[in-house]
Amino acid sequence: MYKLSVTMTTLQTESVAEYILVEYRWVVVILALLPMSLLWKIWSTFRNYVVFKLNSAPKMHDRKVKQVQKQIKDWLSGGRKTKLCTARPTWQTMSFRQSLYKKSFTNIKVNLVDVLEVDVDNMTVRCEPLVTMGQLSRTLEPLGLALAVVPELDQLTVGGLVMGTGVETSSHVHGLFQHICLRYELVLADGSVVTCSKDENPDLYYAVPWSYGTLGFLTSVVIKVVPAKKYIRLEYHPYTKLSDLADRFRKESLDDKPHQFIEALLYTKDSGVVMLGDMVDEIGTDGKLNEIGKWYSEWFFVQVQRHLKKHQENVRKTVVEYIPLRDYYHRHTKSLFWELQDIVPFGNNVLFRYLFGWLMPPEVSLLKLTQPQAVADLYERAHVIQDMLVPVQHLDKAILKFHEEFEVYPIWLCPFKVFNNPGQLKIKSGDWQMFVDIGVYGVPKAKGFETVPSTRRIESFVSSHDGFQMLYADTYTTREEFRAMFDHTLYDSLRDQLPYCKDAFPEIYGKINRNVRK
Ligand SMILES: Cc1cc2nc3c(=O)[nH]c(=O)nc-3n(C[C@H](O)[C@H](O)[C@H](O)COP(=O)(O)OP(=O)(O)OC[C@H]3O[C@@H](n4cnc5c(N)ncnc54)[C@H](O)[C@@H]3O)c2cc1C
Ligand SMILES: NC(=O)C1=CN([C@@H]2O[C@H](COP(=O)(O)OP(=O)(O)OC[C@H]3O[C@@H](n4cnc5c(N)ncnc54)[C@H](OP(=O)(O)O)[C@@H]3O)[C@@H](O)[C@H]2O)C=CC1
Ligand SMILES: CC(C)=CCC[C@@H](C)[C@H]1CC[C@H]2C3=C(CC[C@]12C)[C@@]1(C)CC[C@H](O)C[C@@H]1CC3
Repeated sequence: MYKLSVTMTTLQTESVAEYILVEYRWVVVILALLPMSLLWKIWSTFRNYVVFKLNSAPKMHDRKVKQVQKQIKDWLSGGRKTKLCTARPTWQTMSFRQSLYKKSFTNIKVNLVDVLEVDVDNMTVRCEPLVTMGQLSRTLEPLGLALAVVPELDQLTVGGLVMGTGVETSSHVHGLFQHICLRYELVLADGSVVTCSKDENPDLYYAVPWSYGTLGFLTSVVIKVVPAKKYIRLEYHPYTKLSDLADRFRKESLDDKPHQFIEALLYTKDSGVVMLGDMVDEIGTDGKLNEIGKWYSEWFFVQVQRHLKKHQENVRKTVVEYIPLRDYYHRHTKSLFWELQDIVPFGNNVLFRYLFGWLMPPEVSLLKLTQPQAVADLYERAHVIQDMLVPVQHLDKAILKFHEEFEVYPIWLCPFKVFNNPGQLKIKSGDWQMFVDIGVYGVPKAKGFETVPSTRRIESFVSSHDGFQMLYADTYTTREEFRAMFDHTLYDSLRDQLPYCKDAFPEIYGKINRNVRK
């Protein structure tokens, strides 16, 4: 366990009050946040079920879009005095930070929360931007369908994933979340409603992903779905040498007929487990059923680590398990990857799991809302939450660099394809290029770690290796460095063309840089 308390003793600057707030945060979590999270889940599940069954949402959609248009027209007639952003409170979002611009910009209410239509003939689902991944998978699952890419934390919204980005272990086949989105409907800064796709307003369609709400307000999205099966047959392949692990990871990701799901967890610089998954309807004879979604089951990353240990003890090498599909999609939700071990250190204890496991995890938004300043400060000084996206050929080198600067484990590795489309993500050549998301969440142990200089060195490494940074996390790049990382050609020309766009929205950098996110 990589606990924050380690840092508390090493950084001698904290007060006793800070120490108590951090060490005993679990008291608040268990007594207040878990019951509140439960009530919220019951209410939203019930509400979503009723709305969808009554099929009232599609009829309401146009009226709700008109309400968005009206707010923009009011802003236009009021003299365009401030810039615009969505009214979604910053504590509800998945970014670790509070967005300061929400206080000074005009907040546009985009309360569009419904799944509108599942089209089984065309294998698409149309939904509104505040639909969450949990809500969507609950709707699709009984129909035998799933999104082609299911970013794994339940609370992630369609709007946030389109305007930012989304990645999952099927992304080496389907690409990022943006690549499975077929059509967007937006309200622009002149109050007009437009739709865009590859064939209709293609410039807008390609510039929307990664634009962070700086081109218009998203009001609906048509997303590709795929047939779903009951289980994931998951192979665990442990490795004790980085180069072997990286070679296998690359080989599997670039295979002509790859497994449907690929992921790796690194537990040290040299050891980790590559996981290869495929959807199946029956449990085979080569492995056992493992219902990792049951309330009493151990955190997934701990289970995976056990496979590595067994391998290191020469007990066994490759293992196969059958995991119910939704349990698989959820595998990192219960422990928020491995972040929850810092907040509820005994969360994986067997007694706790049997008594309270069904309540886990607390809602991220509630954790954010109730986070004391001292905890925020401590996370700032002694915690890393970053996802860096680098071409897969640089994987080994990148891990060594991350080890030198952060030394945070486990590390999440997820391959994904970037297609050679117009827009902010540019690749060197070919129709597509394979990347890897290197996810680092935890307390850095590297000697000399200092948040800003260390992160800046990583950012510069990523940029110089043709990579990108995920922008829900803190970015310390300057505007120039940021514009060198992301291609702004199409984006800039659209902002010049779209009426009032520059009056209404800042540049992307104006919404994601550290000065506007505290
Ligand atoms: C401040 C706030 C505002 C919110 N606003 C809205 C809102 O406007 N509209 C709204 O609908 N919700 C809203 N929510 C709901 C919230 O995001 C729910 O947590 C969300 O619906 C996720 O589902 P869940 O937590 O109920 O998932 P769980 O209870 O964990 O899961 C429900 C079921 O869905 C399945 N499931 C969940 N995720 C997946 C997945 N990725 N793949 C496959 N199966 C999966 C699970 O197996 C389970 O059976 C809000 C929450 C907060 C805290
Ligand atoms: N597995 C994964 O892929 C994971 C992804 N993430 C990241 O989390 C973020 C998503 O979190 P979430 O809480 O859902 O989103 P947020 O509310 O944080 O929104 C992210 C951005 O999208 C903009 N946006 C959202 N909805 C709309 C809309 N309807 N119209 C215009 N702009 C909109 C927001 O604008 P505004 O500021 O105006 O509100 C904001 O700039 C993404 O950035 C994603 O990359 C995080 C964890 C895992
Ligand atoms: C898979 C990808 C691409 C990213 C996963 C990111 C998550 C691990 C983080 C996204 C939001 C983060 C927050 C926290 C932990 C890490 C994330 C879930 C906290 C719960 C940590 C404790 C703080 O007090 C509140 C944080 C809210 C955001």
